[in-house]
Amino acid sequence: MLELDNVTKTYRGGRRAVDGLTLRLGTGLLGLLGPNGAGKSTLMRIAATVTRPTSGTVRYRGVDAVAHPDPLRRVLGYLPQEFGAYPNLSAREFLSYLAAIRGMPARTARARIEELLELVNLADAGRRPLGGYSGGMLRRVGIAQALLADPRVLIVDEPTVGLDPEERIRFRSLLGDLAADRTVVLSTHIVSDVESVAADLAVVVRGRLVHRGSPETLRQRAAGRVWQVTAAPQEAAALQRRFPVSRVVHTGDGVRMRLVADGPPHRDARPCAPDLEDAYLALVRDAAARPGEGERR
Ligand SMILES: Nc1ncnc2c1ncn2[C@@H]1O[C@H](COP(=O)(O)OP(=O)(O)OP(=O)(O)O)[C@@H](O)[C@H]1O
Repeated sequence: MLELDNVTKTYRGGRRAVDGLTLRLGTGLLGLLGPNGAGKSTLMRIAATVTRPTSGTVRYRGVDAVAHPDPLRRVLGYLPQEFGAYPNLSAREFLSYLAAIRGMPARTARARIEELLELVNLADAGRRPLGGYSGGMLRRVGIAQALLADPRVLIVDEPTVGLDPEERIRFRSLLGDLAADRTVVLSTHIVSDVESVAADLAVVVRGRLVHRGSPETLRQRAAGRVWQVTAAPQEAAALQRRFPVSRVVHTGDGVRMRLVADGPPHRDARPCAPDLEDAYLALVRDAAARPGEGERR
């Protein structure tokens, strides 16, 4: 059990990236959603013990992970958002190097590295220097290094950036499998990254937790507020300025949109059942408009 309690992080210069946030993590996959700049990476770095909170506590199995990070670090796999690798090493060499630092016996490491390269689809490229890898390939090396020591707590920050659609699906299902018996946190600003795999979602806006619960409870928050409208281009542009819009399709009849509004936004508006994308958009807009809301939760 990893517990972040009332965590705040204020960077030098006064920027408060995380603001009194409490998050308790058990077995399973938590999807951490939030727009760019919401504070997800800062929160992930705090949970991964590479950034110290300005205030608040982080506990792993009851032990203060700020004062005593080692018990958490021993069981942690972390894929940071900016994952730099060593351009002259091959993927195999890089992973062997990390395994040696972790004190893994060479034979165990060799077997594990082959297994992981297979898993992330890099078995063939594993002898080439990382300097020649594409962004997506480097991301996959990052995923492999996070899984090296079979971590009990796995924290992955925007892991699908640079992956092609097939790799995304593959990676999501891998995380889903891993979460069966460990804690996995996946941070992203892309709803579809978490939609099919996370039964538990946390939404962060401006450093505050504005929702925690199942995708269903998030969807319910937008019930009665999602509308489909087909309008002429000029009218559509005006609607887009006034309301959060989750989809736009240009058709022969005009512009078909899904948008979020408290009442019918247009004479031809038809109510729709909210999907996760609509509900997330509505929540982010509401929370951004009412910056004090997170504090009252
Ligand atoms: N080292 C730092 N020094 C100063 N400000 C920082 C630092 N790191 C992040 N910030 C600021 O803190 C805020 C939250 O950033 P953070 O990277 O945690 O958000 P995020 O949700 O992960 O966004 P993104 O997905 O765009 O990285 C942003 O305004 C960012 O500019």
